[in-house]
Order: sequence, then structure tokens, then C-alpha cells
Amino acid sequence: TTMTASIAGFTFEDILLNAAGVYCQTTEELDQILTAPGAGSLVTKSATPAERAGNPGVRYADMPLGSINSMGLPNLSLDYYLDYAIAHQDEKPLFLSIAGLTKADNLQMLHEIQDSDFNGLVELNLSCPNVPGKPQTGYDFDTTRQILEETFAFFKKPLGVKLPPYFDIAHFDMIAAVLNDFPLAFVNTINSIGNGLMVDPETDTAMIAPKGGFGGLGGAIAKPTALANVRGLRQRLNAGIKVIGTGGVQNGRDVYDLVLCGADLVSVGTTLHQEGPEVFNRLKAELAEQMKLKGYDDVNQFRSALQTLN
Ligand SMILES: O=C(O)c1[nH]c(=O)[nH]c(=O)c1I
Repeated sequence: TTMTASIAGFTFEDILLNAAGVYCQTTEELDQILTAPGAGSLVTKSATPAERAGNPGVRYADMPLGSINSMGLPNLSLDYYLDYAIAHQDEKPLFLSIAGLTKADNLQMLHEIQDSDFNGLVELNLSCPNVPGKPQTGYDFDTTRQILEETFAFFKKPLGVKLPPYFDIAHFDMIAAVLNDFPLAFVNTINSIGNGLMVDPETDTAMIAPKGGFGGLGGAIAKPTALANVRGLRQRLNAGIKVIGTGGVQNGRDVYDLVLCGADLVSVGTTLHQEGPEVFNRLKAELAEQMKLKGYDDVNQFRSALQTLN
């Protein structure tokens, strides 16, 4: 069974990887993803120029429908992840994620990456929902265009963007109209569904502390929105912009569905957090089983092959 994909000239021997933010905070965690059977790549925790502690208090919770988090962008700084990525980029194609709190921070980090020995892929996170007072850039189409214009004036290495989920067909049209104007290597869709709220039934209290309990939703609850965003963007984006599908992956059928909607790679967040890096081998085996049932021996045979009723 062939389960490879290519983005920006990189060949991925497996289509699975972690979702940024999950199991990728420290070199110890990153090494586990790097060596996990079934994982074809990894992405580092979204970085800021300087180290950040993130939001105080309980900031992650599992729940029946998935997870809720308001981490608040805790990370060990761009240099920490850049050093790791440079040290390991010859072992697998790697993604380095950045999430500056300002355009200036993003441009500063991109200049540093441009001038560095890192030659992998950069994921510009435009969708962190959990920094108090900071809106999700991906919902501001003009600001998104502005950042990409200033970025591509100097940045020449493979770059993609991590997008928030969109819930209006008009917004699929609008974000695609922006993205299609730039030589992006990929989009990664979706980030968590921003600012949900969950209650602990024992105590009638919000499950997480930051922002009065408001946080990004992941896991099973995110699957229909993830499928719609992968499909909606695949249908609208230039063929040269590849798609990483993220959201709601619990089993091989979920991976299959994201590929059916157009995903080239598939990333796993909540289920990785709950199960650990052995999840990749399980998902790979279950995907292979699903493909066998359907008569496919290569993911390239059914990518974007979703049928519709009319
Ligand atoms: O709270 C976080 O650190 C976080 N949490 C998310 O669910 N998505 C993000 O992009 C980020 I930067």
C-alpha cells in the first residue's frame, strides 16, 4: 500500500503527523514523533520570538466529544525549535510552526528562518484562539493578505498557513481569493474551533481556567467542520497549494475521509494527546485496511474523490 504525498518537492513516506501544539513542546516529545512508526513528519509547537509560559491554571481538558484547550501559546522560543528542526531536517521533512502576536514578530521570525540553515517547511499559524485580547488573524482577510504580501517580499522557503475553521461559504471564497494570490506550499485546515465552553457536571464549573473557560475545541466534535474546510478549500485553491487536513481524527476511516475531501497529509491532535505516538501506527494500519476494503492501493487514487448526490 502506497501512502505517500509530496509538498514543495518533499516526499512524505507517510501522510500522518502531529497537529501543531500537541506532543511537540520539548525535544523529548519531538523525538518521539520523529521516531514514531507511521508518522511521516512532525510540526513543532507554534513559536514566538521569546519563550512564553502561556495561560495560567488548568488549560486543557478531555471531554466526551473531544477536547477543549486554552494553552495560551506556551512555547520555548523560536530558537529552541529552529535548532531542533535544523538538527533533524535530514531525517524527515519537518514543519516549523510560528505564531507571532504581532505582524512585526512574525516578520522578524521569518527573517531569522530565511537566514538560517533550516530548509524544511514553515507553518504560519494565523489561528490561535487563546491569547487573551488577540483575535484570530485568519478571520481578518485584509490583515491576512497584508502579512502574506510582506512575507513573500523576502521569504523564499516553503511556507504554508494554519487556518481557523470557516463556517460560511462566502468565507471559503474570501480566504481562497487571498491565498490564491500567493505562492503558498500548503494550507493546514482546521485549527481548533475557537472559544467553545464546557461545564464540569459535578461542580457546575467551566472545565478550564483561562478566559472564564472559553477555549478551542478539538476531537470528534471538529470532524464535520474539518471535512467541510478541507473540501471547501481544496475546491477553491490553486492546485499548487497542497492541503493538510486536521480535525477529528480518531481512526483510519477519519483519515480516509479527510483524504477523500482533498487532504494530502493528515495531522492528529486530540487523539494523539490521549493515546500517545503509538496512535500513528494504529491509524496507518486502519487506513490501509479501509483502502483494501475499497480496492485502493495508493492514497493518490482516491484523494478528492468524494462523491455527491447530485
Ligand atoms: O492555546 C494555544 O497555544 C493554541 N491552541 C490551539 O488550539 N490552537 C493554537 O493555534 C494555539 I497557539
